[in-house]
Amino acid sequence: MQPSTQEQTDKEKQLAATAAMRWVRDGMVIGLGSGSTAAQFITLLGQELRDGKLRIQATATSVASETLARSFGIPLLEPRRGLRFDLTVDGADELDDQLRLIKGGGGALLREKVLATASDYLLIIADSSKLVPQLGQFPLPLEVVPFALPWVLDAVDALGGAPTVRPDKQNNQEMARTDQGNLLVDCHFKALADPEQLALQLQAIPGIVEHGLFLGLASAVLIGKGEQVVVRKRGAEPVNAMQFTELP
Ligand SMILES: O=C(CO)[C@H](O)[C@H](O)COP(=O)(O)O
Repeated sequence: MQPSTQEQTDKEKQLAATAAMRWVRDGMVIGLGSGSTAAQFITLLGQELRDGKLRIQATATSVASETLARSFGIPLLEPRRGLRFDLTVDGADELDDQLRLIKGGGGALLREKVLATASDYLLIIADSSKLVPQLGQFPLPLEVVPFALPWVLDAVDALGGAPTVRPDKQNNQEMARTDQGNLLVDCHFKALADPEQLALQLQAIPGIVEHGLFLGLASAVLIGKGEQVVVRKRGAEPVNAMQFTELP
């Protein structure tokens, strides 16, 4: 019997997360991403740590990832000045061949961007459905201060973003809240002709704490495709992850 699309996607996520373990070195300080692919990576990391094969320290990009990391006894570092990450491993909702990303489908975009920016190496792990010719089919998430919501919606509408406020998963009548207590707005641009220009426009709107465009941040992307995992770097041909040697 052929595996379902969901089974295939899950397998590709698992393969990408497994390949990411090649990037991990003993003693590293690691940023832990959010979402189902990042959770697979945290699980593998936790198992190696439990088996005594690895000593690392980490900070998580969401309460959910922190809880998972804690369940394995991964030592967690609180935010502090000067803290940098040797490596952050995170998922993505969409990515293009220039390693531009849309993130925040799980609502953790703010902390994800903070850690990505504080990292010497951002490794993105994803299944093959995430690689697209043009960003924008996946709704672009914004984290928004509640007071500013009406004006943010007006401003995003004026940019053609057809914004919707994300409902809470458990209770559709309520608005979803981020780990910081802010709201999430999803923008339906459909196709992003100029992500860099859009990022500047969104940054100029008061009340948007962060947007889900991650531009120039990813060092490399690991994509599970079928039985393989390929590494993509900006301006380079994709390489099989097992043969890739430019590890951090
Ligand atoms: O940005 C994110 C959460 O804010 C995730 O990385 C993104 O949603 C991908 O999730 P998944 O690995 O479950 O497909």
